Amino acid sequence: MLEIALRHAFEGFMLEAEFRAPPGITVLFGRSGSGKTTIANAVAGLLTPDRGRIAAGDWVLLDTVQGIGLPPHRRRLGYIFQEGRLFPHLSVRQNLRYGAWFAPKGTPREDMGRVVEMLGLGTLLDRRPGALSGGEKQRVAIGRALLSAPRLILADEPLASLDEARKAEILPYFERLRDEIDIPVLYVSHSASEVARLATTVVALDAGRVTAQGSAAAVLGDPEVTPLGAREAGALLAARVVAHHSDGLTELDAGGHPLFLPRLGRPVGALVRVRIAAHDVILSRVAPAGLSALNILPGTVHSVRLGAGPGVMVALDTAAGRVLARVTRRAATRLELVPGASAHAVVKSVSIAQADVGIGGDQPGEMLV
Ligand SMILES: Nc1ncnc2c1ncn2[C@@H]1O[C@H](COP(=O)(O)OP(=O)(O)OP(=O)(O)O)[C@@H](O)[C@H]1O
Repeated sequence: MLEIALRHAFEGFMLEAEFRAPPGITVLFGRSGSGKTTIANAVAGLLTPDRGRIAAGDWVLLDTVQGIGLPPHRRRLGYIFQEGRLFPHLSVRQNLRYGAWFAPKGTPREDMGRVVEMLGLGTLLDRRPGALSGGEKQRVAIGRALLSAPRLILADEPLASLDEARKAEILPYFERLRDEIDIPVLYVSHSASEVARLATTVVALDAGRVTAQGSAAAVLGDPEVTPLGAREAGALLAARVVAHHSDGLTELDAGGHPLFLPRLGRPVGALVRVRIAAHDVILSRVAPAGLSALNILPGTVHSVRLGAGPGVMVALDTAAGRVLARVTRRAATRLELVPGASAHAVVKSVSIAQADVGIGGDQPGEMLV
């Protein structure tokens, strides 16, 4: 478990953040200027904070009270940057070996063959970075980071420079990194889809402070925590693939309720996590009939959060998990949506983007703050 406590003042900005990163991918999630890069730089050793401690068990990278501050090259971090930063004059194989070269002698490290297989790099080994697509470069960057025998991987907006198609191509590799490799990953992002797909733990940041931390389902399902604003809010449901139907839809079981989505490339029985954007949810007090929308989840209103404008965020607890719905204040009043009221969430199948469906169940977990 990585434990981080930092305090640092820039002119006009104060970072005061404390959080824990358990195994898996911990996403630092917040809008531009919230302090994500400042934290990443402190972990990397590129910034010495006014006060702070960064440690994983007895391995201490920084402790300003004790006067400990390891230089960047001794921190045993694997980096994955936005632009890959591969060596252009080296082949993919040599770039990967370069990572291994930095691994301290005698430390257990990932096997090159396994990393090449996991990241699908077998056919690319003799190419130079100039002959790789953006997504392929990022796969090599992941491999190079893994092969340096890091104790922590730091991924700073690794998908930010890729278009949607390349992002879709690379996300499954980060899912494998999360599920198959036992190295914690600190991942900086301001993309709700990436958080929904990848995060084991979310640390939500706002103006230099941690506003929430906990499992992805717990943080994304909290109507009080909308790091990117209510427009981008969306809850995460855990579901299992039940069937692929001949009309192009995949049927999921979400807490005993069927959910229909455009066809998913996951086998029957697989656990998936599905992000339902709050603005794609309609609420009805009575069980709707005669609607074209296929997904209807009955539940109980947990809370209604008023926004500054005409919108309100309604949190509905269903058997499938917490669903957030963004509706107008007028609708909330007219429907008498108050805590405890029963309501049905209606979601169009086609509104659930493939990019918002990831592998791995994420049971509604606890908030740590
Ligand atoms: N070297 C510096 N000197 C002064 N102020 C700084 C410095 N670095 C960052 N800041 C300020 O600290 C705040 C947090 O910046 P930071 O880069 O950590 O945010 P971020 O969440 O990573 O944003 P983005 O998503 O845009 O990269 C900003 O207000 C920024 O202007």
